[in-house]
Amino acid sequence: MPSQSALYAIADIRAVEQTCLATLSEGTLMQRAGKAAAECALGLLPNASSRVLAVAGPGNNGGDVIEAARLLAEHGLDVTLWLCADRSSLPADAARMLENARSSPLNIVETPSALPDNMEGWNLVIDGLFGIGLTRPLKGLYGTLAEWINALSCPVLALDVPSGLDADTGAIVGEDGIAIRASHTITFIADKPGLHTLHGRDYAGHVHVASLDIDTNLFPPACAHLNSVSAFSAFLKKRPHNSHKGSFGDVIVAGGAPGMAGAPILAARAAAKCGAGRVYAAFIGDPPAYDSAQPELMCRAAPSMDFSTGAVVAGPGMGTSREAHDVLAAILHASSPLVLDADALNLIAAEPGLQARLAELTAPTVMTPHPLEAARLLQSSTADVQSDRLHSARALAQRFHAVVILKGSGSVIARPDGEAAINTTGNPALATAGTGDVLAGICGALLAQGFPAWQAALAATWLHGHAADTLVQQGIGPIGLTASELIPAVRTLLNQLTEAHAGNHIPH
Ligand SMILES: NC(=O)C1=CN([C@@H]2O[C@H](COP(=O)(O)OP(=O)(O)OC[C@H]3O[C@@H](n4cnc5c(N)ncnc54)[C@H](O)[C@@H]3O)[C@@H](O)[C@H]2O)[C@@H](O)CC1
Ligand SMILES: Nc1ncnc2c1ncn2[C@@H]1O[C@H](COP(=O)(O)OP(=O)(O)O)[C@@H](O)[C@H]1O
Ligand SMILES: [K+]
Repeated sequence: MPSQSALYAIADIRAVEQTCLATLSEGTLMQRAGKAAAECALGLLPNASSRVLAVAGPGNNGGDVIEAARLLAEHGLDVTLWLCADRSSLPADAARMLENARSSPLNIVETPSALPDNMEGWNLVIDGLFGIGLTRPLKGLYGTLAEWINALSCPVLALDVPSGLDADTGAIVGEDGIAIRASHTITFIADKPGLHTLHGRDYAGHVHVASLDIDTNLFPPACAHLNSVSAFSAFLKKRPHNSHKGSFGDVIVAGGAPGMAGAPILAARAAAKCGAGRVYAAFIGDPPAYDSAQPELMCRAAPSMDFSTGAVVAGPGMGTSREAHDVLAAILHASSPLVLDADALNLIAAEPGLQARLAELTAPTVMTPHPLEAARLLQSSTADVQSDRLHSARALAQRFHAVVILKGSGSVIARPDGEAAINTTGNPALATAGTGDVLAGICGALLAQGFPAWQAALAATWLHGHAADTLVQQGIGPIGLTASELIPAVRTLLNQLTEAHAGNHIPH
């Protein structure tokens, strides 16, 4: 089996499946999928007399659920199978599973014409309507069924993919389409990107991977990975006693047009609390004398700054004035490790000269667009960006020769060679003004401390999301979490991770 964090596109899963089907006896993979699903379902059920509703569609996803339902019924559970398909046109493997189920205690209802009024009484629904073979939106009976299932209060286990969700992109198929909202998904052969980004996290719930005992050698390289601590932990370093503020780098945050001074302050505070040795906040407008909540920050006027002395975070609250443009041009010419956020991205999107300079940079560079900023950079629309977030992040990384964090639920981190990761931490508490500034500040602090761009982006995204998850567990959010509150939580987490993962290596 490929690593747990590997993600595969539908086309690759199909290729693996075809190779296996050619060598295994008929129905073997489906039996394995059904067995894994039944075991997963048992773990979600309260007791041995639980009532389970299984819904089967017209393809092999239906075959998986028929087999799972049979096994659960034979295990003594009260299982009803709604076969929402014409039995005579089921694919061969699924038809075989249905035939096997005939002699089991499974209660089979063929093509239910109406849904029962009573919605209660089920302990679990298993969704086997559609998997990776979905080609169009759920309509008619399938659409009604999805709506009905989504209104139930019991757990819902999706097989392979929640029906209606695109496993490659996390989009709901069709403009006015619907998908089944599962609390759990057991996905077969390997994990899929669409379960973790855009609508994926809302619709797939907890994702389990059942590899179906497929030979690892049959897998091509993964199309992306889930972000994890192991991807960046090599750069977490314990601090030597013999160190000083110069050992951990400077961060210069440039932004803060009149009326927007808070954004660079948030980024600068985050940079300071994530370990940068010295932090400057450089303002397009008049700089405040100092930050009274964090007087360690040095507040300066941006036009007079030397940007070559540290890692630079450009953009928070920067505005798009002529002054902002000139400061950004100076930053791009300083060739420092760089984080480009917010208005720095908007300025770059609007000016080919800045784009050309950015493409020439060789210092580590991270861009942190949200979907609208990404759309401006790609000269497309937010809807286009979101329709395939992996593709959009890769396209940006290639075009601008930078590591890109495409923000949002399931942030996508991509680098110019096409490598990509999807972040699994974070939650809607982060959907509040200023959290993006904090992310940029964390990234800047890690660059200043010697992280390469890729690992800085992975670590910053992971820490930012995990801090929000921890705060929500403590009741500080999701409602009302503020960006400022995120900063000390990220610091605690960074110290804990460093303690747990750093070796005794002494950095120079
Ligand atoms: N072939 C096998 O042996 C295996 C298949 N597996 C399962 O098979 C699934 C893929 O099977 P299929 O390729 O049959 O695909 P699906 O079962 O996802 O569905 C495809 C069928 O649904 C129809 N269809 C697609 N969208 C529709 C819509 N919106 N409304 C109505 N009909 C629609 C298609 O015309 C086709 O008949 C995987 O997701 C997985 O669950 C796994 O069991 C692994 C082994
Ligand atoms: N629903 C969500 N789930 C997970 N992360 C989210 C969610 N909404 C926002 N975020 C994260 O919060 C941050 C918001 O950044 P951004 O949109 O730039 O806000 P701002 O510019 O106001 O600081 C990003 O890191 C984004 O990924
Ligand atoms: K399904």
